[in-house]
Formats: sequence, C-alpha cells, structure tokens
Amino acid sequence: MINRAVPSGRQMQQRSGLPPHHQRQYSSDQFMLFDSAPGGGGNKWLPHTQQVEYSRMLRSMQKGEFLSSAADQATPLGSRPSSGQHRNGGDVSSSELSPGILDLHSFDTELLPELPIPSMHESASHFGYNGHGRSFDDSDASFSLKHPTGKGSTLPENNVLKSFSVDKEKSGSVAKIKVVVRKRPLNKKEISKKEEDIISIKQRLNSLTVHETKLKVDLTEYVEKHEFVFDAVLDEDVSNDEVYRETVEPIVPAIFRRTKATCFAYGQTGSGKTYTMQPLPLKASQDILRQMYHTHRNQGFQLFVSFFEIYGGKLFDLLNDRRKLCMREDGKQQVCIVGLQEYRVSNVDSIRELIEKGNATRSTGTTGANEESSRSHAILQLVIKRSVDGSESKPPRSIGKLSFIDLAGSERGADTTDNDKQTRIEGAEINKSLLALKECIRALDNDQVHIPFRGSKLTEVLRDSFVGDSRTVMISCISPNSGSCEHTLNTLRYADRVKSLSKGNNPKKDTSINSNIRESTTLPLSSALPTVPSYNGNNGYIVTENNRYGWSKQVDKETSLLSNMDYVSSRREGRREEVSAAPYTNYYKEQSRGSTPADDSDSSEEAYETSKPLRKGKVEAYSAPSFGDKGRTVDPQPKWKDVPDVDTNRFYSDDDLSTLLKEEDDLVFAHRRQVEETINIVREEMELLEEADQPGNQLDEYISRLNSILAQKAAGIVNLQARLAHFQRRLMEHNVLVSSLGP
Ligand SMILES: Nc1ncnc2c1ncn2[C@@H]1O[C@H](COP(=O)(O)OP(=O)(O)OP(=O)(O)O)[C@@H](O)[C@H]1O
Repeated sequence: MINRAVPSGRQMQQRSGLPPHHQRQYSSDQFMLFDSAPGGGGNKWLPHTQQVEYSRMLRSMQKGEFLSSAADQATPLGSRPSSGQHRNGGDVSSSELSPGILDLHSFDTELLPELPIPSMHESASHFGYNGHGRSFDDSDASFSLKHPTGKGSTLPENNVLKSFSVDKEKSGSVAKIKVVVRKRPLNKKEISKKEEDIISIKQRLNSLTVHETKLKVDLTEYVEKHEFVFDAVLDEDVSNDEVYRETVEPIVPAIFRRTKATCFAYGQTGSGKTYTMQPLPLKASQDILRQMYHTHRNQGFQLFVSFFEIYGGKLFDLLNDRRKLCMREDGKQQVCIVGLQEYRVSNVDSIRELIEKGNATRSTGTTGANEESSRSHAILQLVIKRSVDGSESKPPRSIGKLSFIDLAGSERGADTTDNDKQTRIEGAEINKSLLALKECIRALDNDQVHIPFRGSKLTEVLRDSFVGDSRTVMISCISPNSGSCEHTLNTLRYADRVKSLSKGNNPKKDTSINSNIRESTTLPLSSALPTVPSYNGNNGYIVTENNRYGWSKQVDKETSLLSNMDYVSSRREGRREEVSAAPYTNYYKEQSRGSTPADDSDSSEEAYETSKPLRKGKVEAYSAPSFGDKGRTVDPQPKWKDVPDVDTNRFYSDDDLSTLLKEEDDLVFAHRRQVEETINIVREEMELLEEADQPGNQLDEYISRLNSILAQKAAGIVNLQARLAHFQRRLMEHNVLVSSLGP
C-alpha cells in the first residue's frame, strides 16, 4: 500500500528529487512601517454606496456610537511615546497569541446586539493588551507623524468625531472591485541584457501602454500599442506605502462593519507580487489596531491573524510548522479549515513576527525569472472579532475579515524552461485556481445561480470572502522588459477582464473604455465591450444595485427596446446579463463562415467562452455598432434606432429558448466538470506514479490504471462536445429564425 500522505517542505523536495525549494528569506526592510512616501496617494475609489453610508452614519449618531470616539478625547494618542520602527523584540508571548481553530465560515452575518458602551476612561487593557511587547498606544504618535497626507492619521482631539466619519466615508466610497496595476523597475539582469522598458504609464490618467515589437510578413519591425485603463496605475517609482494607500487603506474601516475584503496580487513570476503584498498586512494591522483602540475604542473588538498556503491543491499552516490542514464542508455548505491556528494579537510587533514566521515557511523555488519564486498561494487573514456581551467569557464572534493573497506566478503552467514534472503539476494547479478565481468573479457579477467556488481550493477557501458585503482589490504586477511582453499582456488582459466586471461601481470606467481603445490596435476583449447600460441612449438613467451576493451591478431602469434585447439574450431567472455588441459581431461573422468564435481575449478561457457569445447573437442581427474602430468616440445615441420593433412576447415567452439556454449552461458546466475531474485525476495519478517510480513497485499497474481512467474521461468529453455542437446548431437555427422575422 502506497502512503499517499503528502510530505511538506523540505522532506518532499529531498525524497522526490525536486528542484531545490528553499525558504524565502524575509527582509525586514520591506516592513518599514513608514516609508517616506510622497503625499497625495489619494483615494481614487469611486462612490457607489454613499447614500446608504450616509443614512447608516445618521443612525449611528442617533444611537450614540460616536460616544466611543469621544472616549478617545480623554486619551489623546499623540501624547504617547512612539517608536514606530521595527523593534527587535523577543518571541511573541503565548498569552498574546492565543491559537484556536479558525472556522472561515463561522461568520455570523446577523447583527450582533449593540454593546453597552463602557466608561469613557476604560483603558485598552480591556481588550487583552497584557503589557507584553509594545502596545498599540505606544506607537500611536508615529501614526500621526508619519502620514503626510493626513489619511489614516491621528487627528487632533477635537477632530475625533470627524475622524470616525472620515473613516466611514472612506470605506463607504470603496468600489466592490478595484483593479490596480503596478509596474516594477527593470532589474539588473534585464539591464545587462539591454532589454527595453516597453511600458509607458500616464499615472494621472490611470492608463498604461504596452509597446509590443512585432514583425511584418516582410520581416520589418513595427510596434503595436496596447493601451489599458485601470482604477489606478502605479509606476516603478511608487513606494509600497503609496501602494497601501491606494489599495487597502480605504477598505480597512469597512471590516469593522462586517465587510469581508480580499486583496490579491496577480502577475507572472518575478513581477513583484511578493514585494508588493508582503508589507500590506502589517500596514493594515496598524490601521486596524489604530481604529480598534481609537475610533472603535471600548467596543470589544479583537484582532486575529492566521497564515496558510495552498500548495499543489493542499493547505498548509504557515504558523504551525506547515501542518497539513483539512478543508471540510458542513451541511450548510459552509467551509471550515480544520486545524488552522489563529492568533489573537494586540500590537504591531506580534503581528510582524507572525508575518515573518509565515513568510519564512512559505514554499519557494528558483525559476528562470525569480530566484525566490513563490510556488504557492499564500493567504494571510486578519479577522476582527467581537465578544457578544463585551466580556471575554464567551468566544468572540467574527465581524469582518481582510485576506491578503500572494498568488503564485500566473504563467507557471506554461513555463517550459522549468519543465520538470513537479513544476508542471504546480503549474496546472496554479492555472486552474487562477482561472477558477476569474470564473467566480465573473459569475458573481453576473448574479449566476451557480458560482463555481469548487473550481479550485483557492476559490473554495475564499468562498465566504466573495458572498455578502465584500470588497476585492486586485493588484496586477507587471514586468517592464520586452522579454516579458506576452506575459505582461496576459496579466493586463486578466486584469481588464476583472475590471470590466466592476463597471457597475464606477461611472468613470465607462468613459475609460473609450480611452482603452483610443490607441490600441489590438484590443483587449473586455476593454472593447461597453455594457448596455453605458450606452443607453434614452435617458441615461442608470442605477447601481447589489446582486444577491452583495456585488454591485448596473441596472437600466427603463424598459427600453434595448433592455428588451438584453432580456431576450439573457432571459434567465433572477439574472440580467450585460450584453455587449463587439463579441457578437465577431461571433456572428465567424458563425457565418462556419467556424467557431475566435478567442481574442484570453487563451486560458477557451473551454469556457464558447457559451458566452451565443447569447449575444441578437445584437448583431440588429446592426449594433462595432466598437473596435480606432479613435472611436461613443455615440450617445448609437444605432439602436435600427432595432426593429420585434414582437417580443412571441419570442420571449418561447419556452424553447429557456430550455436551450438551460441546456447550454448544463452542458458547459458538465463539460467543465469533466475537464476539472480529469485534471484532478491526472494530477493524483502523477503523484502516485512519482511514488511508484521506485524499484519494487508496480509501475505498470499504475500506468494502465491511469490510461483507462483517461480513456474513460476522453470518451465523456467527446460525448459532451458532440452534444455541445448539436446545441450550437440548434441555437444558430433559432437565431436565423429570429433574424428572418426582423423588420
Ligand atoms: N516595485 C519594485 N521595486 C523594486 N524592486 C522590485 C519591485 N518589485 C519587485 N522587485 C524585485 O524583483 C524581484 C522579484 O520580485 P517578487 O519576488 O516580489 O516577484 P513575484 O511576482 O512574487 O515572483 P514569484 O511569482 O516567482 O514569487 C525581487 O528581487 C524584488 O525585490
């Protein structure tokens, strides 16, 4: 019997003869608390829930919640001594760090009863500060000194009330999804190879251009420009402090109000994900503690830290000697990470030590592009809890959570220079999880009934961070060198796809779509896809509302012909899908030629994209404008007037259409499951083979077992493909019928 237990860390490397993993050396420089950052990092997040926030604030004021802020006036933080620097402290005291089992989904989203407001003069010790290490209050003065912009700084005593409202306002105006791109400088190796910097950035316009060198047929070179616009674009000289201010700082106040926020870095290996992500949790912890002891003083909040990694589809506790963790689902489909230790922390030093410990334990290895490449997804979670009755006798209940995810390099699956078996397994797993992450974000935004959380361990773990009141920040890290052009474009397209999902929050993005296209010759798919509400020529009356997962989306209030079209193409129970003209244009042309739609956006989506354009078919039939033209300006009255006045009831009540759409979804879903299942089986079998690859073991038996499973799966996939093709034919017939009944 073969022992299938997965060894962790070095053991595995030695046994299986893997390329040398080594533990990441943590550089404390990256944790300088207070970079001398230039001011004006500016919160550019756009408002979308201000009215809700405003009334919430009014209610809070009526309930006297601001009393707690007033308590701070009695203990001015600025009067405390400060160090604010990395202190060479001893070990984290065990009394400070109380390990426990983290149930990721034990979040009770019901409101806790209002706590009685303790005396104005109660001290921070009430919250478990026991005198070990530096207390938060000790370092407070540094907070006020080191924020040149005043953001997140300690305000004068008579401004405490204002500080609270500023915090509320700050997080209230945070978009559901924010996509930020960060470019790193050329490194020594790239400079010595005389590689060019092919990224130009207009930071004020939040835009960047990739200058891709290409060859014509006659072998002359030309430069193709790809321009992208994001919520923020950070140039190579931007400090980590500024990155924090742009990304995480605005969402910190929200996690005291039951928000679950996720910040993740995405990009190819060596593009700066770890460099960007590592300082963020510490900076966020500082702000959280500041708010715990200041804005939310005496309200019984506690801060907990946990840190684990997902490596090869398995979970390991980075704060507990890489102990293997189990993920379980209870009857209510709530996922728990059994055995994960979380530590209660009350000062910055303790958190720093935990983060250092976790980072040092992470699985890393050497790749062509990065000597300390992350081979895992590392997830650090800061959880805010609160005791139900204000005492410590009962276990505290989770209130909000901030997850930081340093994703493994995005291109690992395709990395042919590191072509050993283990790397390929890692790559497959990484690609799968990145794809699943995008699928989840897309499904959530579409208000789909089925959210494919089970697509990967990563998305399963993050499940609770995506439902309810959530915020997501994606930091796309890019390398500037010409040799990375292809990976950089892939990263930007992935980011662009995620960005396109958040247009509901961000009116600015509608205009940015135009600029995305302005200079591009090759357009990123989602950049070229304006959403229907953006082009509402009737009255421009567009509102944002949250879908049932709490993600905002735009809804066109008018029952215009346009919205009827939308309805036709996405008539699903509880679902309104944003319809875009461009992809269908392509699709329709392709279909007329009898081929399948080209994937012009993201090759990794091939398996999933086939279903998407199908529903967009009607738009082309009505001569929707093409958005691919250079120098395009958006016509506020696009060619919707060409749309014939179709007898909508006739088709919309057509049960056949619903059945077709349902069938399509089922097929695609089944297809996807088959593929995922196959990947899983292959991965498991490869692990088995690897173990069996020793004298005395029955290798042949494993190979034949693997072959028979693969053959079965292949037959299943062929069958599904045939059914999918059949379905596509039927839908085409349907479309032709609809077109023939036009004006
Ligand atoms: N903005 C930056 N400024 C200066 N140096 C940077 C920056 N970003 C990254 N670097 C340097 O580039 C190298 C690679 O960065 P990092 O390890 O963060 O990449 P990564 O994306 O996490 O890679 P992997 O996916 O392989 O783990 C490091 O030496 C890091 O110090």
